[in-house]
Amino acid sequence: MSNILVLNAGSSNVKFAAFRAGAALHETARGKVEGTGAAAVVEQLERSGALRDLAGVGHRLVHGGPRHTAPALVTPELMVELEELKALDPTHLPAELELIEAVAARCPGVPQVACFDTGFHRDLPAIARTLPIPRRYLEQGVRRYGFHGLSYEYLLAELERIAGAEAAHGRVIFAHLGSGSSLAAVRNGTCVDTTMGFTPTGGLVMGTRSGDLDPGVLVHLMRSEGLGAEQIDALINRESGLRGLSGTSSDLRFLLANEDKDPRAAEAVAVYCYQVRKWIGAMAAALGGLDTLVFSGGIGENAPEIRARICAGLSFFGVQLATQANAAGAPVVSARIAPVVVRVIPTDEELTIARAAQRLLPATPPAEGTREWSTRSRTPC
Ligand SMILES: Nc1ncnc2c1ncn2[C@@H]1O[C@H](COP(=O)(O)OP(=O)(O)O)[C@@H](O)[C@H]1O
Ligand SMILES: CC(=O)OP(=O)(O)O
Ligand SMILES: [Mg+2]
Repeated sequence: MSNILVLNAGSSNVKFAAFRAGAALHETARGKVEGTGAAAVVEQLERSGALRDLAGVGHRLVHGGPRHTAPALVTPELMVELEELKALDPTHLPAELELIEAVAARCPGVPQVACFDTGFHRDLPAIARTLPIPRRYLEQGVRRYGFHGLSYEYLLAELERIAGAEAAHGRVIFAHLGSGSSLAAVRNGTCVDTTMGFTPTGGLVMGTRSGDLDPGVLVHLMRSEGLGAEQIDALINRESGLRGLSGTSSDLRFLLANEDKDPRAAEAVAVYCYQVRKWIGAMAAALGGLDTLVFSGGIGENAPEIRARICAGLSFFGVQLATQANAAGAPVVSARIAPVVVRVIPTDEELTIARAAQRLLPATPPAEGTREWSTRSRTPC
């Protein structure tokens, strides 16, 4: 019982990583399973040997609602609560919960740990957390939660390891730019504001998500086209963003390759860069200035052209890239003389989850009759 398996279920794929538990976690495997259901994913993991000798399984859960801010062992009670949150994030949570159930069915008695993307933002100040709607909704938990927290937790720890405690406790903006994109403004190691809101649909324009819209747009479409909740959900989560604007793809690499011949691709990329730049300005205002800007995620780590376009309009508050270092994807991509240090740090949500799972697992051996999820009798993994 020495392995920890981590499952990070996204909207169109499941990323997995396996670690040997011990004083230091040792990664033994990593990969991605594209667009299949939970049962098929577990089947594939079993064939690859990833379910052998498991001490536990850690999961990314995008939404923890108002109650779940720290990693927790999965219990039947927790599953009931999470089922109720499913509607808040139809692009992630249903697939994540199905995976927990599929693992429980295949590996009964193996403890599972839920790690919440919202946890990193638990101390958001009221002024950043509050949405200006009638108070009765705030009391029901309708507020800004913030997401990508497992990535931000890793990046903050990495920033401290690489650049020291002073940098990590300064005024930092983390830019997680991937299929889903968000920014987090962090000061003294605490998140003071973030772009995503009540759901991961909010904030920046993304691959298929709209990001913030004037809410009046939705009312207009409901009235003029008779759209219902499911259609609005599909519109803002799967048909908008880069995909909606370009009419071709949600994949930024594809759009960059086609922007010379396709004006709609060019416009989609331009809107993306403009919005990230604008939101960096907003996050810097929330921080009262800026010491460090960190790029991460598939786009932030791999697209120097996009980093350059985002930063091009930010020299007025001290952000200036070094052209060669940026093109090479160096760890520091800012000019030596620039007041703001700009870094590229590859993120690792899976390692954050494995660390949390390892912290919780030893205290809870998978004994008979405990209340860990699933007591169905099958061959233990
Ligand atoms: N070399 C690259 N140049 C530009 N964009 C890239 C590159 N590599 C990855 N991307 C973009 O990163 C995005 C996916 O980011 P990622 O963090 O892997 O997403 P996910 O949220 O699915 O984990 C896609 O838009 C993809 O086109
Ligand atoms: C929270 C979120 O948007 O996640 P992802 O970027 O993996 O879709
Ligand atoms: Mg992701």
